[in-house]
Amino acid sequence: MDETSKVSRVTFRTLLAWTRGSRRRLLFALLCALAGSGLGLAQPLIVNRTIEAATAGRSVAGLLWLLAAVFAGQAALQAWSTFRLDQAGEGVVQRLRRAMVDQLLCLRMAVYDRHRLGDLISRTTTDTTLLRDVLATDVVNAIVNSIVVVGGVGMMFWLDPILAGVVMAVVIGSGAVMALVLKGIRRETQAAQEATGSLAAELERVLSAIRTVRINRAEARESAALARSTDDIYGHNVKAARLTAVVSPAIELAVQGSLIVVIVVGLARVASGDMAVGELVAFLLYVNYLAVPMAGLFDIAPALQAGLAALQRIQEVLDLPVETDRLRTDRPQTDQFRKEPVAVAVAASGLVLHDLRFRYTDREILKGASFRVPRHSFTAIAGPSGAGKSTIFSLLGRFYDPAAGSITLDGRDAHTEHTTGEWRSRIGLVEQHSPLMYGTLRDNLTYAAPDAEEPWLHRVVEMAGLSALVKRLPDGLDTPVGEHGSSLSGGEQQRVAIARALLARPEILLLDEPTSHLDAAHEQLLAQTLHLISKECTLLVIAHRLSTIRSADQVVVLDGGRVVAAGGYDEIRDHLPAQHAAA
Ligand SMILES: Nc1ncnc2c1ncn2[C@@H]1O[C@H](COP(=O)(O)OP(=O)(O)OP(=O)(O)O)[C@@H](O)[C@H]1O
Repeated sequence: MDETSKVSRVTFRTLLAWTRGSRRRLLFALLCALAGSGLGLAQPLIVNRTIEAATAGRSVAGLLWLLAAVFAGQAALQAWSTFRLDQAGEGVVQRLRRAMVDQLLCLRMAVYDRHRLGDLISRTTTDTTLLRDVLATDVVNAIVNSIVVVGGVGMMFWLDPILAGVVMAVVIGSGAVMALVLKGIRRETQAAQEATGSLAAELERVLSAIRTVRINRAEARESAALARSTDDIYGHNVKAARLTAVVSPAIELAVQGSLIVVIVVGLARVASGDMAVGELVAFLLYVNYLAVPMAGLFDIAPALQAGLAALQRIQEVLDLPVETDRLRTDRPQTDQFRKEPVAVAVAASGLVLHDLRFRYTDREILKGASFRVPRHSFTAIAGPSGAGKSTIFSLLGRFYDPAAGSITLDGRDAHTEHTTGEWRSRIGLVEQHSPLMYGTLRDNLTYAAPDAEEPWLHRVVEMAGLSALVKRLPDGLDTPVGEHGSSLSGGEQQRVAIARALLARPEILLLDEPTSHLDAAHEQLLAQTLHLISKECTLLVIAHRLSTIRSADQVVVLDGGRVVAAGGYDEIRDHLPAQHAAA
């Protein structure tokens, strides 16, 4: 991720931190696993005793019953603890997914500008699924196997330290080689997952513009670009597979080597009288008993590395800066703000934008924009493309914070006297391309005001010129509108978006280019509606059409990030961009 914020390096500790909330259950499950392996480790000892008793001619029936009970107990405890550990793993992933969803909904606006949605979604779905699989099987096996291995090694040292030392030397040697291999596996797996994220992002880009792709006959070009991502994933996974392939033979070698060494050294020790036959048999049973879990540990390691790589990508999303519902206390002021007389009375009623300065990256977009929008008035913002009109709306929606200057409503500062939530509850916004959501027409209309009363809903539908559409639709307001409102025309979508904003009765309504998709009849209807609306709330409209500009009470002309004129149409007409001036 190219995010500049601090990214934590993920370790098993990070994973452990996510078990908060299910630690008691986890501890109980671990104790059961421990008890289960204790019973497993007791078996060779009981076998040793049985051999000694049989050799001495004593009865072995009791010992055989004990052995059977220990077998059954071990199986039950292991099944129970495996289930509980698995459940705890699911719990961790559930918490991670919830945290990621919350995070993705609350990221700072600038973060969405920098990151690709497909990649963020892939991290929330693919990476958490990978981590879930690893946690559900591999981590559980790793924990159970580690307990068995530690106990078994302890028992081997207790039985015969020399033989145990020989076995350990072989195991540690193979472990050292394995550590190098595992590092490589983690690197390649992480790269493969990055490439999977890119593929998701590319797919999202192409599918969301599929009509453009088709009409430009770009399918083959896009397919080749997507194939590059799939080739990348293939390449990294093959490298990881090559390294993983080394793991199994190395384990085989270690296990077989240990067995041969134990048999050779053990027989020599039995021959010299330093070890009893029963002890050698018990020792061999331990080696045999440990071979599977130890091999399992090495086998699991690559999967654990993949899990850590997934957790790393998840953590990167969780480390991204989020928007907090806060009051800004750190608002910087320009020198100009302090020295010059205030151009617009900050304490004045209505909406006052004072000396706003803002940049997305290094280029300053707003260079000290100031104007006032009286309460219950209709103000149009005009100006050439790129002048900063939509940027002003973004600042009014508190999607970004200004670098300097202030926005006040009736003398109360948007940043220092309102939390983000409070401020937004006073604002309605209809963007240039107002996105409708999958769901019914009613779901879309009531999005900002789910409890709106039915008479008000019908009034707003009428005001927005949607009555005929509602009558025509098979299920009226309850008709689905398709993905992004695709079953409605551009003009209908625009009017639904306007009605949606109106329904919440905002104090300030921001409309970005509300007439771009409207025909002459609807444009006239909208002009009437705008005047009606401005009686209810303060209306601010980004206007390109002369008809909208002319019907406003006040026009603010923006150019190069500054207000170059403000007033009635006749006062500002000379400052309008060429296409309006000519009109
Ligand atoms: N998210 C962003 N990141 C970086 N630059 C941006 C971003 N959004 C807008 N800009 C730049 O800021 C400048 C002002 O954009 P803005 O959308 O405010 O202009 P506008 O006056 O609304 O133009 P138009 O009438 O064409 O919609 C443009 O040069 C644009 O390239």
